[in-house]
Amino acid sequence: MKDLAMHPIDDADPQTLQRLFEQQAPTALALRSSTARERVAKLKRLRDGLLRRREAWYTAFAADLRKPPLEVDLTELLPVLDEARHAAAHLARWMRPQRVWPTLTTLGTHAKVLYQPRGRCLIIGPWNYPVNTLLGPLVSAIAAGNTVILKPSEFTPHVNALVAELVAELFDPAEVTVVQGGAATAQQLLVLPFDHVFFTGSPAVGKIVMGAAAQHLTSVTLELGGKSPVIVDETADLQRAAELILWGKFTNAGQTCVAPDHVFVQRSVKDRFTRLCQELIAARYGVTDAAVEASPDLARMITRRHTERLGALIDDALSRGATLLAGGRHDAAARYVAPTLLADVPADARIGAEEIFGPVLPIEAFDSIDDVIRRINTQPKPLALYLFSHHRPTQAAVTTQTSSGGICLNHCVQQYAHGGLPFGGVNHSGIGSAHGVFGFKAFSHERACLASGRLMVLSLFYPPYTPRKNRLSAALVRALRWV
Ligand SMILES: NC(=O)c1ccc[n+]([C@@H]2O[C@H](COP(=O)([O-])OP(=O)(O)OC[C@H]3O[C@@H](n4cnc5c(N)ncnc54)[C@H](O)[C@@H]3O)[C@@H](O)[C@H]2O)c1
Repeated sequence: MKDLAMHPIDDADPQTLQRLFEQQAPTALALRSSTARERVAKLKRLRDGLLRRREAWYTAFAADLRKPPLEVDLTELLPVLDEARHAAAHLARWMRPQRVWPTLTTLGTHAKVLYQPRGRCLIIGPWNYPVNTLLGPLVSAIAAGNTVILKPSEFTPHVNALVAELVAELFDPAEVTVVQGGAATAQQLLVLPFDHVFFTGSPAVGKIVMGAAAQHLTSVTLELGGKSPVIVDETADLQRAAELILWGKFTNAGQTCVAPDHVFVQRSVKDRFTRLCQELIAARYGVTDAAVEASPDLARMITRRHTERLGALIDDALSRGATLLAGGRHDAAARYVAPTLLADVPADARIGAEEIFGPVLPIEAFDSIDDVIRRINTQPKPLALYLFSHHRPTQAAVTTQTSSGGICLNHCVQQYAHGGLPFGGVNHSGIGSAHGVFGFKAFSHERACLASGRLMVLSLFYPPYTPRKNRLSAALVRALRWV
């Protein structure tokens, strides 16, 4: 395979982008009247195209992230296939106009909510799950009847080449097309008056995207990141907690938006929990440093620069007095960071302030759950919060007194996979939701449609405003106070 990483893709020129955008206008109009059957047929073609390339995905992911094939299946292909299956099964119902009952002041009218395509949409993706985060939203956009320009991250050239080939095979560019390039291309695209922008990436770039979209008052869905905390108390099943947390942390080498960022563990069980984590790393990846590095089951960091950033975070924490419980090795040239456990990380270490986004897990002991809740509430609202506890009052306190995009009780990361749940952040971790009907709605305009009925209550209040009409309106106001 040609080393695409050595041949970075040039940013697309503004005239080409403008042409692609304009080319999609007539299709966007035509798609307004597309049927559920037509959209489902497209989703099935997308599913088949994805599956036909199964081996090619493995090769491309090996080149970009050295990602194990099982992780490609589990975290890239399955989520998109499931999203497509779910949408295909429910689309006819989602598209149906929703009748709504009249309220007191609208008695006599007939009302419904229409789900109309937003129109021309832009989907910008990150590098960490380049199929899942691009084609997952594409499923929702197609289900809702839109045209789409997809802009993948510049850091996954091998996967992007396959995505572009797949899209070119299945769609006319006037309906769906892929534009490759980096930040400059994304910014050129954002100059165009899209009807909706769906962005997945960092909070810093999310702000740029939202600022650009504001110029056209374009609606946005922002799927961002953050430091998702984990709490483990002494009532938890520690073995299960350690198994799930480490799976969430080390899959894709920790480069996962909903990965557990750091752990608060109750002091009484801290030693047992850390011992279980150490044993699990040895059992899953190898006992010696060399065995772990040789493990085929650990993905690599995306670039040398990202590896250096993470290595610097580990070294900074250790130089300030953190304790190394496992791993710690990093090699920028090999884009390798060992699965690492840290304890006693001082408050001023940089790792406490940035989204870690790599296979490094700081573990901190706590004495009072109220303190942990207070700590979490001083930070920006995270994308996910994980609580391992069988103590009902603790579950209730953490659920009601904190905020995050999603929360898992005695589980980890799988909230992402549930098509019946909204997936998204809150404030700093994102705006809007993806997946299932929530993704369909993100790419739809909920249009209010009201029709008059035979009874016309409003006609009782036309001018001139006689004393009788004033009495009637006063009676209505009084009635609304009590109903
Ligand atoms: N919430 C989610 O579903 C989700 C999923 C995956 C990743 N993430 C988050 O994404 C981040 C990692 O991905 P990343 O490093 O690719 O994110 P990023 O924000 O750097 O890049 C995302 C996309 O934005 C483009 N971009 C970069 N700089 C830009 C700029 N100045 N102007 C316009 N566009 C620009 C990139 O080319 C890329 O396509 C993490 O914060 C992670 O938590 C979130």
